[in-house]
Amino acid sequence: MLNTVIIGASGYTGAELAKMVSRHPQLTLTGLYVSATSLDANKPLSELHGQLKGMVDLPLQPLTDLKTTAAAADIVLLATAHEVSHDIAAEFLDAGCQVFDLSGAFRVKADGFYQQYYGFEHQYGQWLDNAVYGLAEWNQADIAQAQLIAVPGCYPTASQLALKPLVVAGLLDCQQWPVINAVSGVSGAGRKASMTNSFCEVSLQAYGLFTHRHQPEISHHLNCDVIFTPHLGNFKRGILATITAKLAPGVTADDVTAAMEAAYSNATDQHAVRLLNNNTAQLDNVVGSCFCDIGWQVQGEHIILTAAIDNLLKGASSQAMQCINIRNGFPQLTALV
Ligand SMILES: NC(=O)C1=CN([C@@H]2O[C@H](COP(=O)(O)OP(=O)(O)OC[C@H]3O[C@@H](n4cnc5c(N)ncnc54)[C@H](OP(=O)(O)O)[C@@H]3O)[C@@H](O)[C@H]2O)C=CC1
Ligand SMILES: CC(=O)N[C@@H](CCC(=O)OP(=O)(O)O)C(=O)O
Repeated sequence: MLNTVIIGASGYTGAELAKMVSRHPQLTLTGLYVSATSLDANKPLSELHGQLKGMVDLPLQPLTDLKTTAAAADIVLLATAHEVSHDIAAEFLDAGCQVFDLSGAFRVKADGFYQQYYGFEHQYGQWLDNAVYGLAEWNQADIAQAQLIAVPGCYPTASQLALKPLVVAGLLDCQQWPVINAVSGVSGAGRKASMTNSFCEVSLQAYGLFTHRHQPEISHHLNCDVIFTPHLGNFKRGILATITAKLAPGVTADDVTAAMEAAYSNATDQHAVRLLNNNTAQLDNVVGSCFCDIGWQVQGEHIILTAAIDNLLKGASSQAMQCINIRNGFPQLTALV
């Protein structure tokens, strides 16, 4: 059994992780942590997240002594803000723990990236170099060897799972940047109260035009520039990405289907992608599940793809759990289906 702790356990992704770890046959949930000054310290997690009552009643502990916490852990899940993950990951890594970071702190190795998109200078270049990007369906071999896994963002997961089979097979004309429009539920912004996420303020709208940090994350890992526009929707969970792209000369609908099938065979015990072919993806079919549904249609030289995920699951926590499973040689969807 592997002792597993969750830092940031009272948040939306942390609570989902707690549920998964508690039902995983090879993991023991040994600690749930919040910040040293958290108002929620010492409360049972289930007092904050009522659906966990009787499932995860462990108390939330203030994270006051990183060394002691690290010494007792085999696996550490960081469900914390980017800056927090950036500051604390090294302590756990130096203690030999496997670290799965849900934040953006270790996702992109590019000069000036963290200053420009996250507002801080990265201080842990060596760990950044060693980090493996945890897009589970595409990076299995590296994830299986890594000590630090940077779990992708929610929009980048939906976008890349749809586009990557086509880019890798050379089926896209990448001179014409794919255009990704994606709508996220409000839980994508985390649990902390803020005016933009308050019930009466949320209205379907685009945000972050040309400036969202997920645009360079997608382009970097896809190896193809994209136009990415996120939207905030007035619903709780889920991301629907609608992607328009130009196919390379001579590419047919059959070529696209073959590339999708080559990337994602239908054995969903091996991965969490479900192919819908000509049907369109919809949120109701993925919210609450670990799956990414992908549909597409080709007309002439253009393709429109739709991809749907639960932002808190395939977009964060269940993808982290897939990475834990890959890293430790467990069936990939253990504790997820
Ligand atoms: N929500 C989503 O859909 C997705 C989120 N992510 C990323 O995952 C991470 C977590 O997101 P989410 O669950 O939404 O965030 P939340 O805001 O819901 O939760 C953040 C958690 O971190 C805790 N925390 C804050 N400061 C510290 C600290 N110094 N030490 C320890 N714990 C701390 C908070 O508790 P307290 O403040 O009481 O200490 C809380 O438990 C973020 O980096 C986010 O960008 C990635 C993909 C999707
Ligand atoms: C609706 C909403 O606000 N969504 C978040 C993305 C959440 C996510 O994917 O988190 P990472 O920042 O860890 O990648 C945003 O746009 O900032």
